[in-house]
Amino acid sequence: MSHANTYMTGFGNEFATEALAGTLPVGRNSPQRVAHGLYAEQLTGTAFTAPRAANRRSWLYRIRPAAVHGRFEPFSQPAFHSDFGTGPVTPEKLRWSPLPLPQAPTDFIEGLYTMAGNGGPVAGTGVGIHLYAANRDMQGRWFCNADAEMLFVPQLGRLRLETELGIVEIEPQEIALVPRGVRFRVALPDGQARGYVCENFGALLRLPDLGPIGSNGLANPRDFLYPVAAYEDVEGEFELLTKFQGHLWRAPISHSPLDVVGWHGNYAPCKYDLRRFNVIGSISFDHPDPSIFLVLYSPSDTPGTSNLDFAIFPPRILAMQDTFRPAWFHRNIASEFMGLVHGVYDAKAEGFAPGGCSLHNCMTGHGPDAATFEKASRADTSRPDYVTDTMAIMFETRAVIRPVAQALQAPHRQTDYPDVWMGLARHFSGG
Ligand SMILES: O=C(O)Cc1cc(O)ccc1O
Ligand SMILES: [Fe+2]
Repeated sequence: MSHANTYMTGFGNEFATEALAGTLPVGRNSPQRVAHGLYAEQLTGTAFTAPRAANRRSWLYRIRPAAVHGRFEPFSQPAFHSDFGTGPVTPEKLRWSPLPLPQAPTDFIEGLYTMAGNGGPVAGTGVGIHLYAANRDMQGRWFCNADAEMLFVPQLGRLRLETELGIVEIEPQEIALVPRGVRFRVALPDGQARGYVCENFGALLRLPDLGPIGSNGLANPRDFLYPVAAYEDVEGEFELLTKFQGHLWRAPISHSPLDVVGWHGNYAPCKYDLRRFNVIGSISFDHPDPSIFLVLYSPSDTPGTSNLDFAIFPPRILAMQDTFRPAWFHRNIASEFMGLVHGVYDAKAEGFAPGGCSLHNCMTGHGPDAATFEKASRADTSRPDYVTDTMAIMFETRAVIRPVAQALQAPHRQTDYPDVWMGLARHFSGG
């Protein structure tokens, strides 16, 4: 497999790429015999008859079809699952310190740790929210998620995603999307890695409409990068891990499934550098809703109400006058799972560390902690604030985000978190 990181640009574009000249058939998809003795295989990510603007599929030209592997048997990785339960769920405000890095050798799949989620692969809506902490490359194994598209948000160390459609390498402050069904292997160029993964069981993530913002702004389509075709022609005793309906399965495979010599289509992995996000904000007064920070969203059946919103809080200049500039106190219909990739989040003075996370569910009161409130209500708003060195992220969903038992019982949970608001003093001077 080539080691060059070469990318094509443009969110959801129709790409055509071949690692060996003459691989792609011209003007057709499945000729009687494919060039170089390859097999043609279609991979669909939406229904055959999905409207054209939403329709996603790619054609893969490969050494062996994806069907060629041994029998599936259950594979145990109990920390990574989609069982979000049906019992009571606490409305409590929750926060966790970073997931400790592993001591024992742990690859990406072994290092996945489910925190929370809703819906699931049966319902075909909702999300699975996971952390990962790993310290070695996946060796002799590949992974495929039949349940969900995966959004990778590294916080520590680079991830090299070697996929059927090519190589995507990301570092902290970049993200990657791997579509449902694409087989891949995760290598760790820095020897260790930690971050967040959001599985999207619903409609594929897409760029938001911009409304009155106009034709540019937020995440611009041309900043999404897609890999060129790269293949490996390797035989041996390997394994193919698959997540199917919430559980992991393992099948022996005697060749690398990364054997796609060329592909064309619009269903492919991609990456995006969050530092390219064009931040829009208020230049008069008031703190706008965080929908202005939306990078990608997965629509639900109700227009304007997402299955998943992926938002970020990047460096920005706050110029609003006579305004409480950080996030206001609020209770939302949506549920919010936050992470911190870099620096400090401006609504929390301390305790929200890079690699940590928080969960504020539907109608749970939250907002700036007491220290942030005291500082921001006294700040001089005649001058701009330069919010620098920061990158918080949020997975926001329509359905309540249900923390799983291991997350509630985790040693890195900050059980005293709700106390950050208990210092908010009474200031009422009337009556
Ligand atoms: O809770 C949070 O920190 C996220 C958030 C930020 C913001 O600016 C407005 C609302 C909101 O939920
Ligand atoms: Fe919030």
